[in-house]
Amino acid sequence: MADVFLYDTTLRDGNQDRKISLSLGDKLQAAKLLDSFGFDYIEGGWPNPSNPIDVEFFKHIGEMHLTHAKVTAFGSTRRPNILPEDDPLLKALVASQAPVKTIFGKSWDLHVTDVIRTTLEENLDMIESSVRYLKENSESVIYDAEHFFDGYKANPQYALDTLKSAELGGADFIVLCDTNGGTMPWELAQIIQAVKEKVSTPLGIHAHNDSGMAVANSLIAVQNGITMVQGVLNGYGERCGNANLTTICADLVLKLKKDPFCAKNLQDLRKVSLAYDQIVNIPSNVNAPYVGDAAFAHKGGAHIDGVMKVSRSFEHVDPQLVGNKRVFVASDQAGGSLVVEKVKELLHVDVDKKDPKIRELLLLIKKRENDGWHFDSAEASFEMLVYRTLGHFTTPFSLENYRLIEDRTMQGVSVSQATVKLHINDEISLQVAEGDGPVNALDAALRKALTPYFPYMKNVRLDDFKVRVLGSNVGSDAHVRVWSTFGDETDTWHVAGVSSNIIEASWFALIDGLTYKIYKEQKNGH
Ligand SMILES: CC(=O)SCCNC(=O)CCNC(=O)[C@H](O)C(C)(C)COP(=O)(O)OP(=O)(O)OC[C@H]1O[C@@H](n2cnc3c(N)ncnc32)[C@H](O)[C@@H]1OP(=O)(O)O
Ligand SMILES: CC(=O)C(=O)O
Repeated sequence: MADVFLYDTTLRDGNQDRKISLSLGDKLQAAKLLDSFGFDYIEGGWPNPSNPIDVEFFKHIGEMHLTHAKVTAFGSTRRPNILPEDDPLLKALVASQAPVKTIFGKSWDLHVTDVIRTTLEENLDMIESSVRYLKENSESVIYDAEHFFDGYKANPQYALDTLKSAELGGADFIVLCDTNGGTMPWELAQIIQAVKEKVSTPLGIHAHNDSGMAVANSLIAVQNGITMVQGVLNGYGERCGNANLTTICADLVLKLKKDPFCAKNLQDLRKVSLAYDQIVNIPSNVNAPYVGDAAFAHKGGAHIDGVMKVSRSFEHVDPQLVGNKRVFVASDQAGGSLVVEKVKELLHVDVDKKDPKIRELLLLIKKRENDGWHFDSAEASFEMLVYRTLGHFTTPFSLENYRLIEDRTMQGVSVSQATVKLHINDEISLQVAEGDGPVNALDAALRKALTPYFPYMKNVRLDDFKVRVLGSNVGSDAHVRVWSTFGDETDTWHVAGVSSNIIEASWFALIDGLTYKIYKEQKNGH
């Protein structure tokens, strides 16, 4: 039996993030993902006529046969001075037919008098009568005590009275919300203890991250006996975001030794996190705890050395537990250990860190990193450097020269023409090609020269090409880094080139991109 329930509000509170606007299709796809991971509750949205997507969501979600999660519909307590059954928003919640309803109500006297502008007594009745009405029309009701911690600090007795009203109405869970996200963990722990003396309904936590404490507050709440944690996948949400359920999930299992239902799927955590970013089309946070690309990426030479000797010397958990992997970053901060590791990985041979060839390779890597190559995102250029320096591969052609002509007609049409002269297999190949720009023309001439000798070259695509100015000198004499992605029928690879001459930087990248294909084919015996 699970000892803590994870309540996911990615589709409701997460959708209040300014970067996100979920379509119906996005919501349904995400609901499937959240269910497959094993979250206990999925808050689908606030179904009411102003939110047609959410109304539609609840019409469709029943047909999706979720395997574990209970779907909840979100709303607020009734408006002042009407009966719950006459409140259009509560009626819309019932019409959603979601098995669980979650409503928020006011805990902070300031909000009662100045925001919803009613009396303190009427607010207590709004809470109790709304919970009771929904309870009569649902499997269970969760009461979110909005601004509970701020309310408690302002008027503890009244804040507690609001919780008692929810309890009287029959709430199955009372969730204490740090809506403004400003509560510190030590305050939160004290307030929870005070609540537990007065309320016997199971408690939950809903924390926002405005002071960077959302995950810490959620965990402290669990340590203080709370059994439901609300949060959002990858921490999306309004302002600074909601408590990051991805991080919380791993922390609960690996640090607090809790056993939520999804614990058995922890090794899918990274996959789920990336899949949701894919749905919302937002680049994943590389530094995200546990799941980010950099979460187990070691860059400092001394760190790499340590991890290679004893992994836990610089890793707080085994990356595989959350579906992530260890990465050694090739950089100017690397030491001999990294080179040894990379060479072993690439060539499957044992090498000695003190071998002069390895030292030479390390110096070259450091020089290029200092020049701005950034091999961590140009793995094929890194590999080419290793193969060439250690004599494992010799580029089967060499450049005699290249020449570029830029031609712009009176009609405003511009054409670039490239001439490339290569030595290949003791022969000379001189080729001319035109292109939309100088790089396109160079690429075409190079392929024209290489294809008769390496016919598979015609299957190589240039998928992406980016130029970035390096350092603080952004004038026309600045150093630039060209980064490109190449691909063929089976693989994709990334290369870089750096120079103060944009054409030369592009040339380096083109050469690495095409030569990598030759290396790949030779390795496969072609
Ligand atoms: C802490 C949270 O994240 S709560 C969730 C916030 N999310 C959203 O607001 C997104 C969905 N919201 C909506 O679709 C709309 O705001 C609606 C349909 C709910 C309401 O729309 P409108 O009727 O046009 O009101 P509007 O949004 O301008 O103002 C909110 C109203 O809700 C009232 N209200 C706010 N909280 C509560 C509450 N707990 N109980 C009862 N009424 C409340 C306010 O007093 C205000 O009423 P008023 O119009 O009489 O002044
Ligand atoms: C309920 C909710 O989303 C909040 O109080 O932040």
